[in-house]
Amino acid sequence: MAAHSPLVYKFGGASVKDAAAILNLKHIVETTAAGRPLLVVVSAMGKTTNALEELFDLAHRGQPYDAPLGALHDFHAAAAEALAGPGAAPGPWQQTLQDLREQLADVNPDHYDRQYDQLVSYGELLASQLVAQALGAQWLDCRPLVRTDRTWREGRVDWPATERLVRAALPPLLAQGPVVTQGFVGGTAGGLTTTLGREGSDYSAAIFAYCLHAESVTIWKDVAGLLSADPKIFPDAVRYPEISYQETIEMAYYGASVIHPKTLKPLAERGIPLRVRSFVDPGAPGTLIHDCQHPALAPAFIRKTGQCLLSFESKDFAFISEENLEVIFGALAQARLKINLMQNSAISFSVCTDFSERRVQLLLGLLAGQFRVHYNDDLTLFTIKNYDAPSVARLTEGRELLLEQRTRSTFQFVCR
Ligand SMILES: Nc1ncnc2c1ncn2[C@@H]1O[C@H](COP(=O)(O)OP(=O)(O)O)[C@@H](O)[C@H]1O
Ligand SMILES: N[C@@H](CC(=O)OP(=O)(O)O)C(=O)O
Repeated sequence: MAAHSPLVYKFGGASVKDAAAILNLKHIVETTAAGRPLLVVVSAMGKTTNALEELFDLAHRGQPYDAPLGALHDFHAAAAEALAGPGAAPGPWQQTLQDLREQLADVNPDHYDRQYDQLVSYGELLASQLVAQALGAQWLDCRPLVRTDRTWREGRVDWPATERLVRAALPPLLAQGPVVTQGFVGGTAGGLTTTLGREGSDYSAAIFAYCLHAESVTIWKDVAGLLSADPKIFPDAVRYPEISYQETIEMAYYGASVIHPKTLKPLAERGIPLRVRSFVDPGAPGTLIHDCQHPALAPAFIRKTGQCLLSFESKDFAFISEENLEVIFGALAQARLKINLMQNSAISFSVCTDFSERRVQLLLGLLAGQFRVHYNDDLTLFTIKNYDAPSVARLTEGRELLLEQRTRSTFQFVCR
């Protein structure tokens, strides 16, 4: 690895949730990356993306939104004032908020997803401006660099274009000092903003790291590292000191929300290590994710809520055939419903997906002519990786299992 390969640090919503958190970020940068070329990728402050989703939804429905917009302004103003002191010169975030105000006023009833991206991306713009100012670092608008197609709300990255653009723009800036940019956000060739999917800032960090051949990526979290489960649900979760890309990809895919599932592939492709470290205890070792062999890990528990179990039966009681499956998969793709688990019997096919009322209704419309479709929502999908008898007993006890599946290493079930 070349001595001048940059480090990429990603700070999520919790690590930039207010002025004190941003000062803690500054301390981490100054004590752990001094003198190193450093790209800082930040998410929106705290729950700002949720607030922007609600704001956009109100504007799209033609409802008043002055109060939540005022709250968003006051929240960022309070952080800016605490960082810069009262009476400080206006920061660039104020113009950004004015731009948001104008764009909200222009929202029209068409093209929900496209307009969503133009508006909901403001959280990262605002946060990155405050963080750049606090660090005295360069601010970079990532939208002209992270090139995606026009798949709104889940932009697909154009890797060759992004690599070319990032490699042309970033190294001269990094040579001058730290650079702060946005996670979660990209842009089309035509200059429109896209987003990469909720919680997609980890993925942004990986995109930049891939393009820059970074030395490593560190994602700073409110937990000690990658644990065997979400400690908020399983307080006895243990930290994995070291884990392979493959194990981590599977955990993220099954729903371990600590890492966005798309993050690992670009890093694994270029052999770039990913560290998960605690912004509460920056000196602690955290977790190192890289290309390694390790002994069997403690069973990992993963819970994915908001699930929907759909079952399809052909109306003429015909067996579920390849032709039927082709139609069902085509409709699922068209409705943009992702399959988390699937199973078939002779005349019925079941899939577990993330629930979205709008998408499920679209699916029903597409398939109602050919299939009898039933669904249950408000379900939970549990996965145990590296399961054993005690871990299965612990999780299944007292639960009504609607669907269950196991491979040699993974046990999954859907329940109410
Ligand atoms: N296996 C796991 N290991 C560690 N944390 C986990 C795991 N699964 C879920 N989490 C949750 O992920 C949270 C951190 O991720 P997230 O909230 O997305 O961070 P941020 O938005 O600040 O980047 C933790 O607070 C924890 O509750
Ligand atoms: N702010 C975006 C993107 C993101 O990744 O956030 P976080 O790093 O806080 O999960 C979201 O909430 O979806």
